[in-house]
Amino acid sequence: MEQKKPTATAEKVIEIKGLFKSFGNYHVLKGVDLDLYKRENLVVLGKSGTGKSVLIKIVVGLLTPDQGEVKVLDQIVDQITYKDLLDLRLKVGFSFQNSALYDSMTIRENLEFPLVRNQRNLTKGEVNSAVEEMLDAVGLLQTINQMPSELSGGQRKRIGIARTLILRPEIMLYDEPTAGLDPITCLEINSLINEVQDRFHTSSIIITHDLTCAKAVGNRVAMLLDGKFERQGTFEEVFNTSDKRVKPFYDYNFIQ
Ligand SMILES: Nc1ncnc2c1ncn2[C@@H]1O[C@H](COP(=O)(O)OP(=O)(O)OP(=O)(O)O)[C@@H](O)[C@H]1O
Repeated sequence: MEQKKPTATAEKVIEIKGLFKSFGNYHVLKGVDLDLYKRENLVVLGKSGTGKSVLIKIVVGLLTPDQGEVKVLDQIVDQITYKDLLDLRLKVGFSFQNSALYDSMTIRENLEFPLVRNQRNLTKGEVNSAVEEMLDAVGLLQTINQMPSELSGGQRKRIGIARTLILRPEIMLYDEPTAGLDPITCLEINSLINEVQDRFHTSSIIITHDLTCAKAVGNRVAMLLDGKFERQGTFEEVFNTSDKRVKPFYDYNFIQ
């Protein structure tokens, strides 16, 4: 598979410097430095429990750092007012691992929900066209009147992404987008992540354990090892190593 070419600009949309976070005596993040550039897809890898979710929660202000600075779209996350934090979160779309669709709502209602809640001045016609445009973008317009339970796991994942995108976030955070999907559906989700980048000009962090996904979507890869991003670069640069903490990731995905 071809490795992705860089698309990023020099502008940083997320800047993380010297970030530390512990829970009691358990030191999870121990000096994290990481930047996300505008229009790039950055893949974050790391063993279970290394702190990837903690990092994302700090980025969206759900957890506060013990030390260090996290700047998102030029705002220092733990120094802004709660109102500014809520506004900032609208610009950062978070696609959850389990899609978190509302089971009792149709697909149309699922997509309408964030729009109506956050942009109360839209007319019914504007809401309808936004929903239809976004469903079309993820290739699932035909499911508009169906219930989530009638869709496959891959389709639900797409709807989850559409529902996040409908607020037109500048930054997308994907949490294990291909987890639990068959290989063909994984490839479809990888393509969708790339289409989203091209069509909506988003900058994204993709957390994954799936190296096929990492290679297909990542302009850059960062690997969390012992509380720091010790390896960052292209896919090849990160994995061209005999580091015993890194090699098993590659071997498990590609040699097994
Ligand atoms: N609110 C919390 N209170 C106490 N410990 C926490 C809290 N949140 C996370 N942790 C701990 O921090 C560590 C890192 O958790 P995190 O969920 O970020 O891992 P992860 O890298 O996302 O793992 P996975 O790949 O399995 O999702 C874990 O040991 C977890 O138990």
